Amino acid sequence: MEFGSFAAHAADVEATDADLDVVAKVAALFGEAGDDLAVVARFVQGRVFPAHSETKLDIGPRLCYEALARAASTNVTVEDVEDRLAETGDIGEVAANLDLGGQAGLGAFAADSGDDDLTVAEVYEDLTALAAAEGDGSQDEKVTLLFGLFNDCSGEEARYLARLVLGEMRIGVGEGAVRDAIAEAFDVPVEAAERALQVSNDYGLVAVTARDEGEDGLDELHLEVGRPVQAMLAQAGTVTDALDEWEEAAVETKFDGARVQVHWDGDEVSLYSRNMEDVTDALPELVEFVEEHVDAPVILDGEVVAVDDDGSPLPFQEILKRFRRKHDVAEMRDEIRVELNAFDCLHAHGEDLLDEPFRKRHERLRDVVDDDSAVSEILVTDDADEIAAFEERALEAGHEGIMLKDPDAAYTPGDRGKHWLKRKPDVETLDLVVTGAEWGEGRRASFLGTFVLSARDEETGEYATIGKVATGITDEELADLTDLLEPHIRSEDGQEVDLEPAVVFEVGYEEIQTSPTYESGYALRFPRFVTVREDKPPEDADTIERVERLAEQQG
Ligand SMILES: Nc1ncnc2c1ncn2[C@@H]1O[C@H](COP(=O)(O)OP(=O)(O)OP(=O)(O)O)[C@@H](O)[C@H]1O
Repeated sequence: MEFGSFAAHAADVEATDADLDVVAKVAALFGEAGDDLAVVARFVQGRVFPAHSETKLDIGPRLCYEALARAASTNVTVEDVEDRLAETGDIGEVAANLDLGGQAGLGAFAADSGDDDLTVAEVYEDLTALAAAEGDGSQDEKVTLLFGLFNDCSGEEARYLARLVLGEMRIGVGEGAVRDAIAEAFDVPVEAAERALQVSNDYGLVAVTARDEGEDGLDELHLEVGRPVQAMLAQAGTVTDALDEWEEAAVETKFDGARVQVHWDGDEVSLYSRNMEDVTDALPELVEFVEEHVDAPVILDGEVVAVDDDGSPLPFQEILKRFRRKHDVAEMRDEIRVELNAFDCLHAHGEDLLDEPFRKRHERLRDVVDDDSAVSEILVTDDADEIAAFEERALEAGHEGIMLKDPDAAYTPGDRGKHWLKRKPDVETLDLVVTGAEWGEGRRASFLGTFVLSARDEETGEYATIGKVATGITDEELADLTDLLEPHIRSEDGQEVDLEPAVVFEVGYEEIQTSPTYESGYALRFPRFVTVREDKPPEDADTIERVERLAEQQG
C-alpha cells in the first residue's frame, strides 16, 4: 500500500465524527491494506511496533524536528519548527506546511525502492532500522533516516508520519474501533476478535489472522509464555457493591508494590511490568525464586513488594527504585529485599485459564507454586463481618487494604471491569449513641455483642435508631464494652437489652441509605466499630440532620 493512500484514509477518518462511520472507514482501509495489513492495523492507532515488542522507536521530539528542518525546501531551522509547533500545537500541521522534499538531489537515503511513491512497507522498514540504531553516531543515523523519509513525503504524508513517529496520531481510532473494524472488514464476530486480542495483544496478528483464517483461525490464537498480556484492572468499590453483585466475594490482601507478570517456560523466566515493559533484569531474586519454586510452563500475575528484614512491607516507592535503577541491581539487592505475591494464574501446563473462574485459577496457582508464602491468601465468603476481620488483619500486617474479587469471573486482560474491586476506605465516621444491645451466643454469651446505634434528634432531644454494629470488635474489646455498658442497662427482654444513652461509639460505614426500619429514617450499610468516644457525652453525638446531609452528599 502506498503511504499516500494510508495518509488519505487517515485524513478521512480524522474528519469523521460518528463512531460507526470511523469503524466503517477503518474497515475499508484494512480491506485495501493487502500485505501491509499488520503494519496498517498498528499505524492507524499510532503504533509502529506491537505493544509487547521489545523494539521501541524511542525518538526524542528534537530529533524529529531536526529531520523536518533538514527536509524543508526553504531555509528552516529546528527553532522555526518549534515556533510553529508552539502556534499550532500539532506537529502534523507543522510538517504538512513545511513544503518538504527540497533536498531531492541529496536523497541518498530516501525511498529505497527508487520510485517516487513512498510505501507503507518502506516507512515501516526505515522506522525499524531507526529503532535498531544504537551506539556512537546512532543519533545522526536516526536523523538521516527520518530526513530521508520526510524528504519523500507530500504534505499530507508528512502530517501523519510526523504524528506517527512522535506517538501523536490522534485521529480518533482507539483499540475498540480497531477491534470492531477487524470484525467488520473480515466478517468475524467482535467477540472472537476481542478474545484473540486479549490473548495475543497484537493488533496486526489478529487482523491478518481474521482475514486469512477467519473465526477458526482467531480461536486458535492462544496465550504464549514469553508474550505479555495486559493486566486486568480494578475499580474502586465497597463491600456492599461486592456482596450485592455477587453471591460471595473473594477477599484478598491489597499489596503495596508493583504489578508483575511472570512468564516461565522451563528455560527462561521473563518478568513484565504493568505496562508490559520487560523488568526481568531488575528483579534477579524473583527470577531465582520462580526457577526454584514454580512449575513450568506458566504465566502468573502478582505484585512484587519490597520488605524489611522482618518481612514487613515497605512503601512501594522502594520497589520503584529497583525498576528505575536497572544498572546497579546487585548493590540494590543487598539494600532492598523483594518478594513475589502471586494472585492469579493465567496459563499452566499448556492450558489457557483466562476463561476459568477466579477461584479455579487460584487453585491452579496454589498447585504450580510450591511455596505458599508467595501466593496470596484468599477468603471466599458472603459474610461482611468476615471481610472486615480479614481487612483488619491485612491493615495490621502493614498492607494497603483489601481487594474484593468476583470468585466466578474470568480474567479479562486490560479491562477495568466490575469484577475486581479495590475497597474504598470509609470516608466518614459518625459518633452515635449506644441505646441498646444484644447478649452474644455460645462463647460470647456473657458479653454484649450487637449494639444498637442512635443519632440525636436536635428538635426533640431524643435519640433515634439508625442501625446496629457488630463488626470490627475483638473479643477483648467486647469484654471492655460490656463492662462499660452494663451499668446503663434499663431493661432486658430475652437477649435484647435496652440501654440509657450514655456511651458514644465512633462508627465507620460504607453508605447511608433511607430506611423504614429505623426511627431516624436512615440506615448504615456495613457499619464498623472504630472506637469508644470517651471524650463525648451523648448530647454531643451526631444528629439526624448531619446524617441527612451526608446522605445527600453521597449523591
Ligand atoms: N491482590 C491483588 N489483586 C490485584 N491487584 C493487586 C493486588 N494487590 C495489589 N494489587 C495492585 O493494585 C493495583 C490496583 O490498585 P491501585 O488503584 O492502587 O493501583 P494504581 O496503579 O494506582 O491504579 P490502577 O491500577 O487502578 O490504575 C493493581 O494494578 C495491582 O498492581
